[in-house]
Amino acid sequence: MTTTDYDAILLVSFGGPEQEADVIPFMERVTAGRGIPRERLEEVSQHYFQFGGRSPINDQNRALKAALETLIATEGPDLPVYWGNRNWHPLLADTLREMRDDGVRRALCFVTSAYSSYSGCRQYRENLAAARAEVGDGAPELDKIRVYYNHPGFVEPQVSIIRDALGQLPEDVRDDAALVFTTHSIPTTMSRHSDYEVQHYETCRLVAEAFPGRPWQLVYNSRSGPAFVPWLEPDVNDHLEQLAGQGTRAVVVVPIGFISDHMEVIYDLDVEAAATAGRLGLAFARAATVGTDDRFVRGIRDLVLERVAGGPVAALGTRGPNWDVCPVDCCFTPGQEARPTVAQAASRPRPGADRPGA
Ligand SMILES: CC1=C(CCC(=O)O)c2cc3nc(cc4[nH]c(cc5[nH]c(cc1n2)c(C)c5CCC(=O)O)c(CCC(=O)O)c4C)C(CCC(=O)O)=C3C
Ligand SMILES: [Fe+2]
Repeated sequence: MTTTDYDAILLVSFGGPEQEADVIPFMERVTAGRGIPRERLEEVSQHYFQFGGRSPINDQNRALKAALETLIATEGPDLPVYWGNRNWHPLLADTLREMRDDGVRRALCFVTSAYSSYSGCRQYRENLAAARAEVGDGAPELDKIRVYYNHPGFVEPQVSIIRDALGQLPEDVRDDAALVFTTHSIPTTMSRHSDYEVQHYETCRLVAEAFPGRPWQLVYNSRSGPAFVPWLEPDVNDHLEQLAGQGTRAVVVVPIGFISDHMEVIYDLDVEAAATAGRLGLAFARAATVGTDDRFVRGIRDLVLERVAGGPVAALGTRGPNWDVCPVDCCFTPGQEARPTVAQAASRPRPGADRPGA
């Protein structure tokens, strides 16, 4: 595959409201057909209203797009970068229309989710297929960059980020601070049909290796859905309670599941989990997300080069690079509606079979 196979990069993200009037339509769009109780919708809307109705996620994606553009302007590859969202403007179909009008025929998508799950992989691929169908004739072909939970550009910056957070803790408790890695809870059924948990454990393990002897655990935030549906546990707040009960005096909460400080980080962790820690008398520091860290942006460029110019394929740890083309049942729960997707094989290939020499 040569560079000419792709003529654009597409940054694909969740989207968020930017003013008060956006909040309810955004929430309705996110939860449509997802069985989220009305009370949960109202509660989460309040989180947005507390921040003036504006989620930081769109500005964070604007900044990430700009950082990637700046880097590739000097170091290549010479490809334009577009951006579209699942749930708020700019919506994917509008972006694809703009790309078509600019003459883009085939784009490589970078999704702002580092891990596999229906929410983070397949649902985006369904959204992209639906957007292509909406645009119709001339809509660009779309491929997707592999999940990057074990890519050095994502894993390596976490170490110095955690060191910085440790540095914010009072000196007398710093040495026994526990690392609390947290990610978005998802229904256990959704988890069983993807590598979500095992990928997270691998990332946490790789990062924690740089802190020998320091206790760590993977926990979950932002549980939703009806109470009778099991979601991944323990919740970050319950875990803090448990740690305090065991005599832990300080924590660094690491939002390992997220790449930017969006609402589920600044509310569920910086407001809620920080308040829990305060109540328990635990010293609390929240580690940054990778955001526009130069090492992460360079990692994105490397992931692009891997596909457009035969660049080296990097993966830390024991699991190897994930697939470039998803198998037919990737992140699919048997029984769920099978919607069209992009970036998926026509039949289930052997994992890794799309890689030369695999
Ligand atoms: C795995 C995962 C990621 C990480 C991967 C990725 O980044 O995609 C993620 C990211 C995000 N989730 C976000 C916001 C919301 N997620 C919700 C609901 C849900 N998330 C789920 C999972 C995930 N979500 C699930 C299984 C649900 C239940 C409904 C359903 O099954 O689909 C709801 C509805 C209210 C509620 O149910 O809590 C909201 C408002 C924002 C934007 C924040 C901002 O505005 O700054 C971001 C980046
Ligand atoms: Fe979410």
